[in-house]
Amino acid sequence: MTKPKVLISDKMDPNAARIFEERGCEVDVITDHTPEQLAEIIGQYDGLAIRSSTTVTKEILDAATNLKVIGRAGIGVDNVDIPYASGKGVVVMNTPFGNSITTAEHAIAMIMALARQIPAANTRTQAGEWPKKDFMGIEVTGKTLGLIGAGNIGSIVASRAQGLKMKVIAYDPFLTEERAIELGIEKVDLDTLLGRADFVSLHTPLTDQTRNILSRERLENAKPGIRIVNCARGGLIDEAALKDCLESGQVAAAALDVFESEPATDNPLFGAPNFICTPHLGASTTEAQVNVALQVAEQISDYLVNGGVTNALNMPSLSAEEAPKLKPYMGLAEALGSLVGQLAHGNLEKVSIEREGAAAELNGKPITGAVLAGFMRRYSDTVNMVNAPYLAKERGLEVSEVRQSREGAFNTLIRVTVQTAEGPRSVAGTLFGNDAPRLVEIFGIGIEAELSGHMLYVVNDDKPGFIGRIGTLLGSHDINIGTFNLGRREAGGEAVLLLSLDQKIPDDVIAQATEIEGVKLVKALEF
Ligand SMILES: NC(=O)C1=CN([C@@H]2O[C@H](COP(=O)(O)OP(=O)(O)OC[C@H]3O[C@@H](n4cnc5c(N)ncnc54)[C@H](O)[C@@H]3O)[C@@H](O)[C@H]2O)C=CC1
Ligand SMILES: O=C(O)C(=O)COP(=O)(O)O
Repeated sequence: MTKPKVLISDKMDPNAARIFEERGCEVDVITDHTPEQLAEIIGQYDGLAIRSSTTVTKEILDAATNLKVIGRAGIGVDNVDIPYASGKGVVVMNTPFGNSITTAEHAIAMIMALARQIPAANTRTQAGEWPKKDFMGIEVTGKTLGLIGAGNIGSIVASRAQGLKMKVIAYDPFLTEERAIELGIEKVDLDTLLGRADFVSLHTPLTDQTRNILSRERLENAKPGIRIVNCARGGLIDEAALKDCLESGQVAAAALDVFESEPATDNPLFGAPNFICTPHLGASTTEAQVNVALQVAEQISDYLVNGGVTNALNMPSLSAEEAPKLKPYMGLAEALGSLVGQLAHGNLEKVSIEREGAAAELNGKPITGAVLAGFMRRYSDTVNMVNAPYLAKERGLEVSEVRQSREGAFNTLIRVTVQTAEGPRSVAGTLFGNDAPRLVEIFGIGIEAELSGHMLYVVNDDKPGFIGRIGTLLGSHDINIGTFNLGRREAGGEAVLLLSLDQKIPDDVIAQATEIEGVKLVKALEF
């Protein structure tokens, strides 16, 4: 088997390359590239490991014809066009905890640097000025710290700030009262926060809702003399307004680690009074970089080698332990979804996925994803488990999941039902010997068949002589039959025939099969 190929396109701890190699991937490290150069080479890679310097745009994704996974060695993924990657079936992962302590510590360092004006004092002291009388700091003890965003990093900042005897308040619409109590912080709205805080520290992702959250109006109406720290993302603050507010003294001081445009080599804030900055160093400690490099390499190689999914932003998780157990189920689920998608006609608006017996105890999300991947193939042949739920949503397909712990005739079963104009239609399958997927029911008729390769589906009246006639027809066209599976509603009633063939059946042979007496439907299927 050829090894999956991974590109590390940003500077990363060497442990990442080592882990990729140990886990069976080929790896290239190319950190110095333009977007055009990246677009030129990305087509050869199955995986891409990035930090914040690589921007994964639509153009890059269009050129990434083999790409299956993007792993962000860090937290923020605003440099990846996730909706477009999802549409292309590319999993996007991050490492949500590896650098959070480090980044929180940077925010605390910024608070202290602002309180005591350390950078300016350092520069002038080393210039030989001894400017003791020019620097009068403030204590942080007893001051109020307002956190905008109290997730992983915000809550670590809260605990460190409490250690410094600061009072912590937070604005975070998703923070529950219980969690706020647990963190010992007061939950407030944004205007209250800006009216009460002595220091504000931002810890939200950059989204449409948070962009420009510290707008000109909010900065101008905040508590006079407020101090602002941003170790989250550029774009959260109106930089031009911050400059004006620093000049007027409305904002006493500001410390930014991140900028609207990076690398920030020429920013309007440079030189503003009481302004300090670092070049996006929030995550830059040895510890954090080892953490995120190891994690991202483990996650990407797990996905490429075993199908395990961890910390994906556009796909349900599937642990490396679960992946082998779920693998045959995913094969079964995808085949059932594909079967029902190929057979049911008309406008299908609802699909229901039932798991019975042992299947009911499994992680259902990947199974649903696999059913949808099979089913959505009726609309697009570039569909996979990542993009199927998005395509289904786009088409307004209603998806429901049902679990039935009790065993029926089979100790494990997946049933997929679609609502058609003629009523519900379902197919069901099980695993033989825990790993061999088998179809066991098709539209109410019991059958036993493997779903693979080229197949022919025939609905006919259960009459003697029919099987001979269809066999003769296929033989006369030199089409070899691999397996032959029969099922019927009752003796003499409606019967189904499912054949696996060694080659694709030509349309004219299908037309001739349709002419055979008693035949109601003939359809070629592909798995
Ligand atoms: N400077 C640096 O090097 C680093 C920067 N970061 C940035 O820090 C951000 C936060 O990281 P984590 O705390 O790990 O993320 P997180 O997801 O744990 O926390 C983010 C918090 O923001 C809150 N939030 C979302 N929308 C909001 C809104 N409209 N208003 C207020 N709060 C809102 C969420 O409810 C959540 O609690 C990342 O998204 C990343 O952009 C992360 C690591 C390093
Ligand atoms: O993890 C994050 O969100 C960061 O911003 C860290 O960025 P970096 O990996 O240092 O380019």
